[in-house]
Amino acid sequence: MKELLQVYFILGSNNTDRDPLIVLEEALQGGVTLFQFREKGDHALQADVKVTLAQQMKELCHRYNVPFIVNDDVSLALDIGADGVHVGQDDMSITDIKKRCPEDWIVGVSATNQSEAEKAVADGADYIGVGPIFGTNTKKDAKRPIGLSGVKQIRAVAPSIPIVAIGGIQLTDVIPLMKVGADGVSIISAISQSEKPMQATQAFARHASYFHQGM
Ligand SMILES: Cc1ncsc1CCOP(=O)(O)O
Ligand SMILES: C=C1C=NC(C)=NC1=N
Repeated sequence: MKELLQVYFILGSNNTDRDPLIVLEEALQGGVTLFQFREKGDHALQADVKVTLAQQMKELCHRYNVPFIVNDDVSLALDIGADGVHVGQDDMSITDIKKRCPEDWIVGVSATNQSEAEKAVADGADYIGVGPIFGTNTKKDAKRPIGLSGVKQIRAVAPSIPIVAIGGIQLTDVIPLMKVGADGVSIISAISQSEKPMQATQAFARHASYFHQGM
């Protein structure tokens, strides 16, 4: 699981002005290790348009042997045969999800402090998305940034669970984040708003794998 978290790209149709399927394919060509479909916020797609895009993105990910995760919408994830879900603290509980979903599903949860991280471990989450690390405009209701020290504190109480850092992350943040305990980084705008998503992803992949070689 930890190696899957190295370059965890997240995209929804409102994170780019381009065709999201083209942006996704360019990022996949650049070496995305895990993908999450997150259709939220202004102008988010609904109903069957959202389902169709999700299905197309899933097929694209599977062509590149990358697992496809759905944010929040557990029934959509079940309906289209996703590889897992990512839920927030106030979404459906991990235990309920684990009861309803395939045994091999990846179930991730957000954590912004030590107690949320401890709860996620106790509930059996497969990974935790820790942040927001830095300020971000991508998520309207993002909480106060926790910085590198926030990751360090969470790693201190959750020594073995896979951790992906998220929130305002740029290329130069990768190695410092991995040094304080993150297993990878989750990115939206640094890739989705890039003029060259493939090259941007390649750079993230190089930094993340460089750290692993260095270990
Ligand atoms: C979904 C989410 N959760 C915490 S911050 C965030 C948005 C991250 O987007 P970006 O990488 O563009 O800052
Ligand atoms: C809020 C989030 C936190 N972490 C991850 C990986 N995805 C999210 N949607």
